[in-house]
Amino acid sequence: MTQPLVADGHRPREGGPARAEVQAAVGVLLRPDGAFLLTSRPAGKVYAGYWEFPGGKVEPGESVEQALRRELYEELGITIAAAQPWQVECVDYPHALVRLHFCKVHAWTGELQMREGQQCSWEQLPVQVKPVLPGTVPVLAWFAAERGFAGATHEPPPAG
Ligand SMILES: Nc1nc2c([nH]c(=O)n2[C@H]2C[C@H](O)[C@@H](COP(=O)(O)OP(=O)(O)OP(=O)(O)O)O2)c(=O)[nH]1
Repeated sequence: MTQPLVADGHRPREGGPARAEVQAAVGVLLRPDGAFLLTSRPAGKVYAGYWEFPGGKVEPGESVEQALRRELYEELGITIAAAQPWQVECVDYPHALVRLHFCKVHAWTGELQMREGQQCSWEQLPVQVKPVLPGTVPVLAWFAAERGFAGATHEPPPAG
């Protein structure tokens, strides 16, 4: 199994009790011109103000697709059509060990509404908004590989 991505220089404890994994369903909304939707994390959440793909935790008894459908309706007021499973990534944060299930979404109904006071931006590579959440950075690399994009995908956070 591949090792989790370790966020922010956090040192995972070795030999300690295994941490339970939090499952998250994440939507990569795509427009026909290839632009993808990023949203900022609302105040009050960990990494508030960081940019990510919309989504959230899978609740007990939900499938990834059900969780994604619920989260995108709650956060953005849209009803998605099909969710296409794309990539799975595990990220070890100081606050949690998170398994992210990224799904591509090409069609939805409803106007985008920022129901949690977040901001949104349709982006292309390189991404203009910052800072980008550590667990979101690999997605930009997958886009770069798919699209033959060379160069920095986003602005790295300042050192220190
Ligand atoms: N939505 C989303 N979460 C991400 C991404 N990358 C990444 O590492 N994460 C992490 C951050 C969180 O630890 C976890 C998702 O949880 P969340 O805090 O957004 O979940 P939620 O909306 O259910 O929040 P909550 O209020 O119930 O805590 O996944 C991403 O691109 N999108």
